[in-house]
Amino acid sequence: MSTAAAEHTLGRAEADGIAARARALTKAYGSGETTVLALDSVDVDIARGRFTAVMGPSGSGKSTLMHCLAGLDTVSAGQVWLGDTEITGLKERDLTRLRRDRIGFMFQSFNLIPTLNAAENITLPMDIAGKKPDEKWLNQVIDTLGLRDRLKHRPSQLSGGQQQRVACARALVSRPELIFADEPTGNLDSRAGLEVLGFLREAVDQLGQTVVMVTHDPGAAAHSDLVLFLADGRIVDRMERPSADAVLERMRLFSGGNPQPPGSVRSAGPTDLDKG
Ligand SMILES: Nc1ncnc2c1ncn2[C@@H]1O[C@H](COP(=O)(O)OP(=O)(O)OP(=O)(O)O)[C@@H](O)[C@H]1O
Repeated sequence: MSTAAAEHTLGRAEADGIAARARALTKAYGSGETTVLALDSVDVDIARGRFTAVMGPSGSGKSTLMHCLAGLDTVSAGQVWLGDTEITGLKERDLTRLRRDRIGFMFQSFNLIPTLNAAENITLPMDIAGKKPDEKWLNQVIDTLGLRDRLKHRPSQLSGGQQQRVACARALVSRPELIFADEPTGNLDSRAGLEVLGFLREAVDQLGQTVVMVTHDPGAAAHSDLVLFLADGRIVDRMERPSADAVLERMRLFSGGNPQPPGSVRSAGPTDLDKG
């Protein structure tokens, strides 16, 4: 795309309320006969202020898509924008800053610092960036997530659900343009998982955040506004206002396997995303 054309697209992206956009996004691992095409010319728009779930069979490219959209991984071809910034081609140092300042991350394994209490974990990314959190927003996030009476606790003194709520608050605290959540309920029992999904929903509905969540669980995907289905590195379908049963039914078409039944929020497998 020419620079002028790219700018035109970007102007529209902003006007359309697109938080992230990929065009002809292709990612290949390896070379020669062992090449794996993890993403095969994917076009996707992530709408601002919405909760998008990404589903698909194991190996379909979900984590790779998230890595490439979040600037955690380089692309083989194609373009990715975060808001009006084209991130493909940015230098690692600029990518690091962009991730720190504009993206929030939640992982299956929480990734909290064990020696810091909840309050310190929540503000850590901003402390590292040398920025002061907006106190009003911080308080709103803490209250929305019900963490007020847990702020002095270390992660080991918190339940799994509470730890993930701290991770959610940490992702929200800088009011990022986009939150990526990779199997955020994967290590939680169903009650705690439902709670975290409810908070992500509230982050979108009440705090105006944008969330993209990778999940294997149709019950978790049912909390989103839109499900994107990946198969063999391509987006093969999408579903607005999903129900768990409808997602499960759709997954059966693509996986040929046994996706988790709705309501089971425990992950089927490990994730390789824990490198943010
Ligand atoms: N670092 C890597 N080196 C080589 N191949 C890779 C690498 N990362 C991913 N792949 C391959 O790319 C394809 C897509 O992987 P990806 O992890 O994105 O799938 P996924 O849908 O997230 O899978 P899962 O649900 O099992 O986490 C798979 O075939 C995988 O084996």
